[in-house]
Amino acid sequence: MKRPQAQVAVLQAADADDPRRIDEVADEAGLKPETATRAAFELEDDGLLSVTEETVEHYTLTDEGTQYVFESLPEQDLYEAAIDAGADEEPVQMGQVIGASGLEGPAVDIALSNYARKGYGEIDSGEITADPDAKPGQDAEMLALEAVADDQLDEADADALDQLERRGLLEVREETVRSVQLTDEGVAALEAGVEAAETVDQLTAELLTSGEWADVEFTEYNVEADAEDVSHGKEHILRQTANRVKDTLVGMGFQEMEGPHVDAQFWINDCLFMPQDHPARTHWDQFALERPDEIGELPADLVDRVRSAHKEGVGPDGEGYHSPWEEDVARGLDLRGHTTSLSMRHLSGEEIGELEPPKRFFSVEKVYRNDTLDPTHLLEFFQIEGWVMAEDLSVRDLMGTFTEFYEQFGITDLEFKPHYNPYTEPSFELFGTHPETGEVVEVGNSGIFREEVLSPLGVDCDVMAWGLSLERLLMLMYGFEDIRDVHGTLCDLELLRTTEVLH
Ligand SMILES: N[C@@H](Cc1ccccc1)C(=O)O
Repeated sequence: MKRPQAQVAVLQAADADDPRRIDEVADEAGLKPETATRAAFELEDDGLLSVTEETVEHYTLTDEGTQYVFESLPEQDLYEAAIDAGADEEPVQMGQVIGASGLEGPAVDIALSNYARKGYGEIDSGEITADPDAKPGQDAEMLALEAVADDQLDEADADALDQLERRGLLEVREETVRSVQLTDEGVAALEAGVEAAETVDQLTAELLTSGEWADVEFTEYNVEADAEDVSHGKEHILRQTANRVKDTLVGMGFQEMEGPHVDAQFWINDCLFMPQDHPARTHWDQFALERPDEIGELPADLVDRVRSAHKEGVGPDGEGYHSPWEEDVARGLDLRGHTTSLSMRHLSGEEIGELEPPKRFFSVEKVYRNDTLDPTHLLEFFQIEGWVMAEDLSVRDLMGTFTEFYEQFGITDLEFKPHYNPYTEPSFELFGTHPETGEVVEVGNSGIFREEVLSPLGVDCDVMAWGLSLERLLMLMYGFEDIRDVHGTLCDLELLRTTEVLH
């Protein structure tokens, strides 16, 4: 019988009595592991070979785990100090024992939580006792750590290994190991004699130019064969979602706005009827530019109208803020803290000329805020800005637009909460439910621009507007719990490589 060469080599290397690991067989047959695996599956299909799979776990110690193997577990140190202090006879002040143990920083908490869990003693109202019968010298987790370090896995206790993984002292990697064994049919085939057929598994330039490709026999594809993982470059999931958001909004009839990342406070704050002494305008919240420190041009008429809105208010019953308004402050340059600056530029006619209702505009652009970093905050994020200009708009229009927009991303449980913005009335915050934690997460802010904003801009119909967070949308879509895993310097490359992208 004639068979492709790789199959013949695998058949000859395989054994009838015992399973052999495919990587050994490949080695002996002089084949790449993936070629041998492919050949093995083909032989299995033809009944000549059986392929079995098992999952093998590989354990490696983390840096912290390695440190404990050389030293000791923090709870062992604590126990030793507790015994030295006489805590096996009567409760001792915890501070005293911790001081004597030499434990510092996070090791203290680690020691305390494991101490109690392992029954080394009790910790109560600042006092510690030690159980004289505890045997920290035979700590199952320490023994398991040592077993892993010495590569003596069969001596390690399974529960202790689990616990070490949970404590972050150990990492477990699973590998699928395949083994092959000749079937009776395989043995018979070998006895009857198998010869290597000249099959070709790669179409080369030579085959094509010589015309030989027409005569050779090609190896069949096996799409189930193992192949090496290749992590190739691809579009970042946040960028992919940003593009999807843009497509969705264009599909809903919106046009895209563009504009500067660094802008005058005038466009970022003053046009929005944010008083110059508003707390959000301080350096605690936004980043200011030192050089250059002010914008070259501002439209003089608009500056006058905005000043007047701030000082005297708008309309016969209007009330301004009665607080100082300085053009110098308005000229100051900041990294925009929201893209509502783009909405102001567009609505004023400054960016693309006067607009007639109805109009819909959006942007999906970066904004910058001096926030404290945490799982839901970065110093910069993408805002999905948008507004609709029309004769008569109501809160229903606003809610309807959000419902329609978020539905396209599978989010159907939006909640609205009344809110306050200096520039919109009424205003609403939007919330969604995190699919993993069940927590209610704020996803955006919105409202209907008030007269004090629209009148200076020269807009005399209604405008409803919003700023939504692209990152929060992503968290709800994918269940990400920490935005720092997704972008920024701490991002989790493995997560980004393996997340299945939604379309
Ligand atoms: N600028 C607001 C969002 C918003 C835009 C327009 C109107 C209302 C709210 C924010 O960043 O939170």
